[in-house]
Amino acid sequence: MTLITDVRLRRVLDSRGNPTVEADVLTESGGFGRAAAPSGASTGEYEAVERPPGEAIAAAREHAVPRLVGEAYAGNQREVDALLHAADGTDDFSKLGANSAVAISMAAAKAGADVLGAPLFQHLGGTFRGQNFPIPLGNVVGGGEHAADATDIQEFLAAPVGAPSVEDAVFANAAVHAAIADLLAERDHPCGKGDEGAWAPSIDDEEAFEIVDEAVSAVEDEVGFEIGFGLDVAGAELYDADSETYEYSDTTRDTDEQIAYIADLVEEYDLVYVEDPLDEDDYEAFADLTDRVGDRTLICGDDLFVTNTKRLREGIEQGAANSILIKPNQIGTLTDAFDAIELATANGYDSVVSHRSGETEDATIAHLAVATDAPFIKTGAVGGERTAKLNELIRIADDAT
Ligand SMILES: O=C(O)[C@@H](CO)OP(=O)(O)O
Ligand SMILES: [Mg+2]
Repeated sequence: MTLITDVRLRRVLDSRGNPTVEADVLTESGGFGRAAAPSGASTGEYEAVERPPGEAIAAAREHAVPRLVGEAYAGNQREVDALLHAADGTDDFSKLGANSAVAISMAAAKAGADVLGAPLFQHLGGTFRGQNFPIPLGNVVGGGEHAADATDIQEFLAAPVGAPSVEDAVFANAAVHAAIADLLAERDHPCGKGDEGAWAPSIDDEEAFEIVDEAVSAVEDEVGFEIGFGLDVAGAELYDADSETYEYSDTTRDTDEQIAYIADLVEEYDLVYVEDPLDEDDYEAFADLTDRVGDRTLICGDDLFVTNTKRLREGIEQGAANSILIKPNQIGTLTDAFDAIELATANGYDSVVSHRSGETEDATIAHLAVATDAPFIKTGAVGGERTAKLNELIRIADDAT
């Protein structure tokens, strides 16, 4: 029933206005799945390779589509993804492009679910999934690679850890985003938004901490449940390998100072989450920081692990971080993303399923998070390509997908 009869690929727009790859997978019994690849700006050095969409589409048409059509079953995700790897033949998808691979992988999963008549999360995770929902981490203020002339720290993330439901959590993050607009206006910092919809004021990190802290407390009082906040430092973007220092607009920190700075921030603001506080090559510094504050907060590896089980294994051995960011396009297939989550869970690492700064309306990651019982999802707070995932979570909770 799920035998793949056609794979169609095209260029569509992403949220930055850049082209990206969209795939349709059709099956023998009329099953249909469509998915599109997201795209990063602060990409990790060890990510699978994204090729220019036109080239990635041509490569996939030549090498992958013939292996799938009439040969593979959309309902068998491991088989589809193994064929994508075989068609590529490299260890980083540099021949097909991870953008073509991930679009086909996710579209096949949707086609498989369509034939079964099951919601995607259930096809991927089984019938016992759909009871637990991830806590959404919502980007409310940011800069780094996502906005010019804004904060050094890439993302300040609202984290409604005490929300009674995913719907309450999603609305709480939007309320924090709105409260921050008011505080910025009061302080005379009118500003636009960065790539992920977060406010991108021209202020220093210290002032951003004050504002986010105030907004989170105000909304917490309003809604009556606990809201914390966290960061994506995107440390690799601040790190200068020649001088071995972290370069901020107003100061420079060596690795020990960076560790101490982050540990102080965790203490001062009771941060519930800190992603990529250090450079992507520095497992040792990650282990040191995790040792200091890992009992109180999540230290998450994004550029450090790039959703790659080999790099995660190294981190587990060294005690580097205690959670992993999961981005299917960093590794190229849903199977690889699943394997990373399973390895993380088996070793007590929390998974945070994540969007990219360049996104589409595709909501696969909402289903992936529910299917794997991931405790967190990071997918923005506002903006159509972000709310596509947040609203899908609300629909899943309402049994309406
Ligand atoms: O660093 C990150 O975590 C992501 C998403 O927020 O950004 P990008 O997609 O630009 O890598
Ligand atoms: Mg990151």
